[in-house]
Amino acid sequence: MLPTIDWDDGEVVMIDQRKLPSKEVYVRCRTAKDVARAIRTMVIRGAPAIGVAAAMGVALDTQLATEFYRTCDLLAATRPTAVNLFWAIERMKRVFAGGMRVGRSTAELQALIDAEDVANCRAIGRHGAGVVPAEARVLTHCNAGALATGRYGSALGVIRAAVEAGKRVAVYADETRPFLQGARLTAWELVRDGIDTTVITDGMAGSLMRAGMVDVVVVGADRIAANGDVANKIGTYTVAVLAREHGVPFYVAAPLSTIDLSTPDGSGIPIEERDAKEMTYMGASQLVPEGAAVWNPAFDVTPASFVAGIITERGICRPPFAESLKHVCDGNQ
Ligand SMILES: CSC[C@@H](O)[C@@H](O)C(=O)COP(=O)(O)O
Repeated sequence: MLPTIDWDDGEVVMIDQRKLPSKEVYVRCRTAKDVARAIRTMVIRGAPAIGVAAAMGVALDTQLATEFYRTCDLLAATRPTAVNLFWAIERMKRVFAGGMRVGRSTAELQALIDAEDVANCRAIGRHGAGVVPAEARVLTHCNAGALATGRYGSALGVIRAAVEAGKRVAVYADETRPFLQGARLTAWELVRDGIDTTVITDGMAGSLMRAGMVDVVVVGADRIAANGDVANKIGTYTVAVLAREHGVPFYVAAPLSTIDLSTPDGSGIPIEERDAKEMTYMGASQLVPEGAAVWNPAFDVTPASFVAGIITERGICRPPFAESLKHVCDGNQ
């Protein structure tokens, strides 16, 4: 399993996901401010990983109790869509409000969140492997892998578990414009694991499905509303519509910390808009002429009606999601 983020000598160390796959370099964070910058600039990304990073950021600065809430606000302001960020910060706040000693107990809770994330992804994998046929071509979008979680991955956890169960799995990874999480990160992870991987541009998914070359779609999520609407990386909705048109089941794999029962449906999910430069430049090369306007939402919402199932650590939720999500969040299997 990949070490996406870890402690080293009292500092938080994370692999720099902006540099993969060409360079494997690590960023060291000494303060919560460093962690906040790392989240904002996508050194670390992916909903569960952002949550783990935020928890570590809080734990870094908690020697100073007076700074606690300011640190939480700083980290909460980094990225608006992934609800795992706010979930992790709220957990840290509860520990603090409970009067436990700040430095030690928040550090312990952070370790717990990290360990839970790995266990949850393994459980998601176990439940999700059942939706992958014995010989399967799986399409995924963005990166919901080890890099996006503590270590094992949600959507890629399903793929890993299917492979570990002896299934013959070939993966199509959408390149995922503009940050290229699929081409750079998903392909990097899967190739390292020896899993058959083919990268396609986002615009190729339709032709691939029409040619009958996709058996199942599995993606991750940044926030799932109470009715089962799913916010995930921009382009996910397009994949879901294509999957529906071609009769391909579309699954979402996510831990319970991604489910937001306080948001009734997808219209209430805040969608982050990122810097136009992510689209207009590729490194130093300008791709879009000056004067052209750019719209760069980082996420879209896939209506629940397109989703065959939501794979969680407690099992697979099926429609109607308003009932099944509540049921699973209430602690029922
Ligand atoms: C297990 S990660 C699930 C999602 O966070 C992932 O699919 C995604 O959309 C990540 O977006 P990113 O902008 O790279 O943070």
